[in-house]
Amino acid sequence: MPDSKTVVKSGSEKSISPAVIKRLPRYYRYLGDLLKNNVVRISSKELSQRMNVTASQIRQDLNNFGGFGQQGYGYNVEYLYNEMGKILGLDKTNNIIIVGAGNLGQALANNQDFDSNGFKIIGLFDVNPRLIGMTVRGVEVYDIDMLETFLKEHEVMIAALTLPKSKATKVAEQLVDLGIKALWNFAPVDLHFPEEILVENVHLAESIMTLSYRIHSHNQ
Ligand SMILES: NC(=O)c1ccc[n+]([C@@H]2O[C@H](COP(=O)([O-])OP(=O)(O)OC[C@H]3O[C@@H](n4cnc5c(N)ncnc54)[C@H](O)[C@@H]3O)[C@@H](O)[C@H]2O)c1
Repeated sequence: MPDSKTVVKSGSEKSISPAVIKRLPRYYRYLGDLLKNNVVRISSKELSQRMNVTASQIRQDLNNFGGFGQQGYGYNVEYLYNEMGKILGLDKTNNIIIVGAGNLGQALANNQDFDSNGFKIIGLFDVNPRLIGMTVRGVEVYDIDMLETFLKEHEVMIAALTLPKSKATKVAEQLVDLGIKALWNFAPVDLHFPEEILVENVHLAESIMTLSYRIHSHNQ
């Protein structure tokens, strides 16, 4: 996993810091909302006020990808939204599988927002015979033993790990052996792979602990 100082290469071989990359989805969300509200153009100052970041941060962030703004005009919202979508790879369909079809796996599969962003959940996998064969929003739960065959037949970009902590590392290794390059890890475990394997951890418990820290440090 890159740390906050590591730089990664964009498609154009330019180094983009992970901190910038982390901010891009938020730009994309704001631009999407502006577009829905029929806003045609916006200055970096207006955008910065809405987003509560500095205008210079927005300009710097976007300059990493070529700028997009015009002096005296600001940003064309639709153009910037589409370009941001391309940068985030959302103009392509990203097939996802979910491994672990329990509470969280099913909740992810039920989330319609993924579809609109080009993410397509094409299969869930589990070991529990009671879950195998059922469908979640039209997507089938397969026996984990079907994983290898499934991955040979489908192009899968991302595997979400929503299975018990004790099983996550072994299953992640199996997925990587089968060619998966990106893991969206929800299990409370650190996965260690060579850097070409991309791991994005989502840990709600850590987020609420941070909030707890902030509540209590304010009260001291
Ligand atoms: N990251 C977060 O914010 C967050 C939030 C909630 C839960 N979690 C974690 O997500 C995981 C799932 O939580 P849950 O509440 O959905 O649990 P759950 O028990 O409802 O679901 C886990 C599923 O994994 C399946 N499973 C077990 N071994 C497997 C294997 N080898 N291959 C495939 N499937 C297997 C089980 O049969 C079960 O259906 C846990 O590790 C939990 O700690 C993370």
